[in-house]
Amino acid sequence: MGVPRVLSDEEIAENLAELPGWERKGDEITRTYEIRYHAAVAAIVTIADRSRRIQHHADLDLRIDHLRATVTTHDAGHRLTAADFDLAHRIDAIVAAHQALPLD
Ligand SMILES: C[C@H](O)[C@H](O)[C@H]1CNC2=NC(N)=NC(=O)C2=N1
Repeated sequence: MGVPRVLSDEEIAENLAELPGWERKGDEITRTYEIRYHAAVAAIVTIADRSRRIQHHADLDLRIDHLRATVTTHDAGHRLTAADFDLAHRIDAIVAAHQALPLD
């Protein structure tokens, strides 16, 4: 498969412009979502399932009322690639769906 192409600073900025809430921190992108703990656990299961299928995984940090997702490409030497932005969009959609779920 080869090493994925590392994005330039300009490409990273362009991609980030399509991802409100995400920010660049060095060679990672990260977003913190406000989401209740139980809903976040469900979101994490869905994110894990999707990650397995696309073979791209985020670091996920769950706290009491928020979830932080951090993404970089290990196979590119911990640099940012198109796969990171694809995953970020997927995580946004999954978290939004779980934030919208009514509480029991
Ligand atoms: C073999 C497997 O496809 C690789 O190890 C995948 C798995 N998930 C991954 N996730 C992330 N974030 N970066 C990678 O380079 C990566 N590589």
